[in-house]
Amino acid sequence: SVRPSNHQWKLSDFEIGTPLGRGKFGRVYLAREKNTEYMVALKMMFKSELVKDHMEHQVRREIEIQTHLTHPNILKMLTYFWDEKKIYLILEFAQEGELFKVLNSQPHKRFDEPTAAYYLRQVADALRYCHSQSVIHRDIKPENLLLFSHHVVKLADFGWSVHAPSKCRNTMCGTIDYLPPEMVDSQTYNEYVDNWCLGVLCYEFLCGSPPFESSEQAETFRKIRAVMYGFKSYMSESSRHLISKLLVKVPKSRLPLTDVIEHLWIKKNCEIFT
Ligand SMILES: O=C(O)Cn1ncc2ncnc(NCCc3cnc(NC(=O)Nc4cccc(Cl)c4)s3)c21
Repeated sequence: SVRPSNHQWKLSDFEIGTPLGRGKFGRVYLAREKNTEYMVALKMMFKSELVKDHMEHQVRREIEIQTHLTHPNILKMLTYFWDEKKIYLILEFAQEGELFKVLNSQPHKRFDEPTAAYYLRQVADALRYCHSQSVIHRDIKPENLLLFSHHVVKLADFGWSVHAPSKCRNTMCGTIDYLPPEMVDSQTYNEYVDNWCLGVLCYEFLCGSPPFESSEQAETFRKIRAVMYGFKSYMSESSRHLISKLLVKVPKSRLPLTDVIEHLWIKKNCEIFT
């Protein structure tokens, strides 16, 4: 039986299943909607924790952004609701889980060039759509990419996304490896931060670790500011070219997303998937 579209969703509409993952602010469970038996991912977060870290406005913005984005490579937020203690996000369920785990389970913790290119093209397409809606994701990294069957990748967790342009307000939690120079120096930035992150992501897909990774945080920031990194011997010429056009200090000089998707390395490596 189909529910009316104005149905007020509540937790009892779902059967909660196995835990899928745990983040800083809450846990994610597999869940099944009772009427349709549709499988979803249910993320629950304690309001008290969000308020304590002043994140409630971010969740509100994420919900506003995510419920208005529709793209085959963006994880759909199906609905959301809350009760006295918690906020619940009902998300599309990614049956192959976090790309981060798949990357780390590879033999040398890295993808071959065709796989890396196929994933990167999908992320670039999702970002191109976000930017067309004036949304900057700001937190592109393997942990925020979810895998579906047939190597379909979707961008998730818009908890850090903002409407462009924006002032760097929040201290970033999690990895600093993906921060672009303009955010390291906490200047204003625009959607080109995502182009930089795409370069870092491409490097990590191909090498198994990000380009500026260092044991000390200060050293990582120094390398990012200086755009100081090296290529591994096994990286193809065309992959080095693409990365070198994204890891550029001047934001507006970074390769536009349309040119990423048309780049020789992407074209050459994706034709086996099309
Ligand atoms: O990835 C996993 O751990 C496990 N996993 N496995 C399969 C699977 N299928 C779907 N979703 C999963 N995980 C949830 C991904 C998210 C999407 N959107 C989010 N938004 C968010 O967390 N917002 C948010 C939270 C706290 C504060 C603030 Cl400011 C914002 S999390 C899945």
